[in-house]
Amino acid sequence: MYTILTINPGSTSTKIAIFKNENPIFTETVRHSTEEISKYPRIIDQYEFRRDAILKLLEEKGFSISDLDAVVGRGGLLKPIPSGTYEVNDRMIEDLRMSVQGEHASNLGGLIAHEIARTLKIPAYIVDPVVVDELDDIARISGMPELPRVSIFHALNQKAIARKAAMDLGKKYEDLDLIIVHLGGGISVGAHHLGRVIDVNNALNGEGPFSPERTGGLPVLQLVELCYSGKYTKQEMEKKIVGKGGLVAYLGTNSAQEVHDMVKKGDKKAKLVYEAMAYQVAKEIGAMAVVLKGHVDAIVFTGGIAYDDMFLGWIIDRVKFIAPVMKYPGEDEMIALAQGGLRVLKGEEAALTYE
Ligand SMILES: Nc1ncnc2c1ncn2[C@@H]1O[C@H](COP(=O)(O)OP(=O)(O)OP(=O)(O)O)[C@@H](O)[C@H]1O
Ligand SMILES: CCCC(=O)O
Repeated sequence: MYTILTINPGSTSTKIAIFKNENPIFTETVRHSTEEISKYPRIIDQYEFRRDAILKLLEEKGFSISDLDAVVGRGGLLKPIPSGTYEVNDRMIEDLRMSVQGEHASNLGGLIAHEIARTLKIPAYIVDPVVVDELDDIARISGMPELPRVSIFHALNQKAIARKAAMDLGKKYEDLDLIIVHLGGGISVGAHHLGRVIDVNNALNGEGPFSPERTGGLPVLQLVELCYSGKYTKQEMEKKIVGKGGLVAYLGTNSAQEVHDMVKKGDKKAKLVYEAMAYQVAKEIGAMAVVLKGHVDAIVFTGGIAYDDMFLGWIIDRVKFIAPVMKYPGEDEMIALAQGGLRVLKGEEAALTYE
């Protein structure tokens, strides 16, 4: 029996869980408000704050970390790599610290896992980081050769939910064409063709729908004008696109739940903006249906906002002609992390090496 600590830093929360093999014996989500997070200029600056929150919580709940056999973190913005479980190594630590592909909360997953594991002399792993890259070559062409499209999305949850949906459909993931829609602090819409994510909006760098904290795609020349207007520094512009974009920019909160309540209380602006987010998600689903040449076995919704039936209703109204809809609100990332670590601990799979 293996005891595994899983750590999943998201843009608006840190989720942790302890598993005995595949059985969760403790799970908790620490939510981070916009005010709390915006104190830190860079995500790497949240390292101590999130690590201490995890250790404090485990102590409060009476868990002794000395019982652990491994720590598994959600992987971050590394170089593009194939799907799988990776042992955290020095090269990875360096790339995570240097934000080699940019800033993302999950950069902290590998770093915090490594630190806790190091003190206990046990292994630290990451599984299916956000840079899992299975794009078809045609999807990499952006229109500007210097700026190829890059695969950055909720790979861990999209893969886990796709497999779950396949099981519920009584088929193998590798035999299906699915559109997986992750609705979290960031939003990604992936075209899964026979087990590979052949196209997906880059959910971090300003592609696809806007989300609670991100702008998604923007009018490009207007953006260039704003960058050169002298009003903002580079760092401020980056923050306006990732962190302070989307619902935060229009409505001052990263909580779709709060926005839902504003709409229910009759706030017209909140309704227009929230419905526009659903409209943009629906457009992205349409685009991925075209990627799959109209052959779509199911459209599958997941992530925190998938709990909101009003929001899903707006999307489904526009996309129900494409394929049947399945809903898996929340995420399966914690069990996916534990299973990834467990496969290696049990010797069913060798840990991959990050180079
Ligand atoms: N019942 C609900 N109704 C509406 N929105 C909800 C509900 N429950 C959670 N949410 C929203 O889901 C969003 C967070 O989703 P999630 O927890 O999947 O994101 P995250 O893990 O922080 O970030 P990411 O998924 O991008 O890594 C928040 O905006 C939150 O308000
Ligand atoms: C970009 C992948 C993960 C996220 O949006 O938080």
